[in-house]
Amino acid sequence: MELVTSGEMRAIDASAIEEIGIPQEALMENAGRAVAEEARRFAETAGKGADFGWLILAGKGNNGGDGLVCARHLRDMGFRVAVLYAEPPERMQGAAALQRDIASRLGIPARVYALSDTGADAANAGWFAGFDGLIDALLGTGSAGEPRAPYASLIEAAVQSGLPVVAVDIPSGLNADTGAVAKASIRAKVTVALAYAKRGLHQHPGAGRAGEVVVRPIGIPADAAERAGVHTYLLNAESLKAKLGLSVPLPRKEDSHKGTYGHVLVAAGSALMSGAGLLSARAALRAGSGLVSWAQPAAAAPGLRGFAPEIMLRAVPDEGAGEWRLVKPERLAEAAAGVDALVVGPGMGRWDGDGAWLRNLLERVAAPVLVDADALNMIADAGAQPGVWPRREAPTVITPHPGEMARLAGMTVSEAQRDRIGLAREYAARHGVTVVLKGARTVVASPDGRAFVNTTGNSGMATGGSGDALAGIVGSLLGQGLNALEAAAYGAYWHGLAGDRAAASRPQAASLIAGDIIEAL
Ligand SMILES: NC(=O)C1=CN([C@@H]2O[C@H](COP(=O)(O)OP(=O)(O)OC[C@H]3O[C@@H](n4cnc5c(N)ncnc54)[C@H](O)[C@@H]3O)[C@@H](O)[C@H]2O)[C@@H](O)CC1
Ligand SMILES: [K+]
Repeated sequence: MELVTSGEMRAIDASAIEEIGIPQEALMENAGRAVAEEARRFAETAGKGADFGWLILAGKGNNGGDGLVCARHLRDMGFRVAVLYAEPPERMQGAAALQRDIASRLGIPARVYALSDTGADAANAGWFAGFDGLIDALLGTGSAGEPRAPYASLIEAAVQSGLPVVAVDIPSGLNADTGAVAKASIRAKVTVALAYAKRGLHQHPGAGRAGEVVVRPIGIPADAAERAGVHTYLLNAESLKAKLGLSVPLPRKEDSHKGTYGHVLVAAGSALMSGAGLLSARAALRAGSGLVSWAQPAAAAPGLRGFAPEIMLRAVPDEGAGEWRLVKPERLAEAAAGVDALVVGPGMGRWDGDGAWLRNLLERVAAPVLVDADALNMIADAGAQPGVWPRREAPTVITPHPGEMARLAGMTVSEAQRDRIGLAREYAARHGVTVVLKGARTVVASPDGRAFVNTTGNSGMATGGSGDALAGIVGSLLGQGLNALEAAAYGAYWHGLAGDRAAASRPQAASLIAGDIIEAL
């Protein structure tokens, strides 16, 4: 379940080979066979069976070596097989060169890619004629930057051929660490991740190019990543259990009474955006809180009576203004005294000096706090030290979308999206807050360096109010006694799972609304 960078993978490979003594050739043999088995599974689902012709695109490195082992095993399985070397094979070295010689001794047909002297594009040069699928063994974790010639044109020809691709380790052209994709990059139906999934397979746009990601062991000891200090995990039921000791669904305590599941105060919504507060409060109830109070500036509270009978309304003195602007932070802190968690931010609006207001509040509240939406922007714009959080005894969890993360970190959105795992982890460690960086493949990062990449959720959840619901869910879990990372990870996973369930029970056309997510919890 660990996700690794190419650097971490190289260290793990080196340790297995040099310190433990597992022959590199053994790893490559296991890798190639695993890819062949996944390719056979793909061919069978494609209903083509043995008359499926595979063309192995082999680069000059060990990724190419894996491809040659795969070619040999596919042929032994009865498939038609040929090899197309990206570069003259005499450039291969070490384990890859050994596989080149074996393939040649076995008479596996091979050609060397070369742009015809007329420069006609490769697709028309008939390299792929007669084949049903491609094995992408061009570039793996050893590649860096845009694929250079001749890889770039061969990759583009492979894409143009429209043939289905099974990628070895990563689709060529993908940045294994960040998920960024080069102009020339393979779109795979299946990516066979060797030993561990590389981070880039689970961060967009790379995640959208990898197809089905299958992690296959190749003989690296199972605890190698942990021993190498890798603390990045795919977020799913397995890792919630193994890494955080949380089972899905969370067990309900037997001797429960209202107090057992905590009391959450939601300070959210304002005269024009009361819905955000209501959605967060309802989500907290559905997520299992015993009690949920919805704090509102006193003059605005009567207008909200009866919205949700289960939610207690808490009027906070506001000098009659009905706006957060005139609520003193100490008054809201008093309302939060004795609750088990505070959610602050959704639909709160902005006002002059709101950064100092929020910092003052955070310094006074003893309970765990979930900060979302407008409250995040208050910290991002807070005068002298933008993006800096007050140190607190109790945990602070923040749930920024990419735009809010960018403002907090003082960068553009595209910069913030370049390496989401790296940014979330670095920001969490620097500010001592637990970060839930939303977006496709939400990243949860803890100040202690652990990070989880979420696998649940769907694009239909990019709808107003979905974030308010997440804020309520995580706040509820904090109130139920989960620690910051547990609440953030479980909350992100559960929110996405509910969104998937809500989407599944609706016709495609009817788009999701936040209430559907809450009801599906
Ligand atoms: N290191 C090991 O012991 C093992 C490695 N394995 C395989 O080996 C791969 C890593 O192999 P390598 O490190 O040899 O390198 P790769 O095979 O990933 O890269 C191929 C070669 O391309 C060249 N290259 C780098 N960037 C390029 C670019 N932008 N355009 C064109 N060429 C570029 C490099 O010189 C490199 O040798 C893994 O992805 C995995 O598939 C597995 O066989 C398991 C064992
Ligand atoms: K590859």
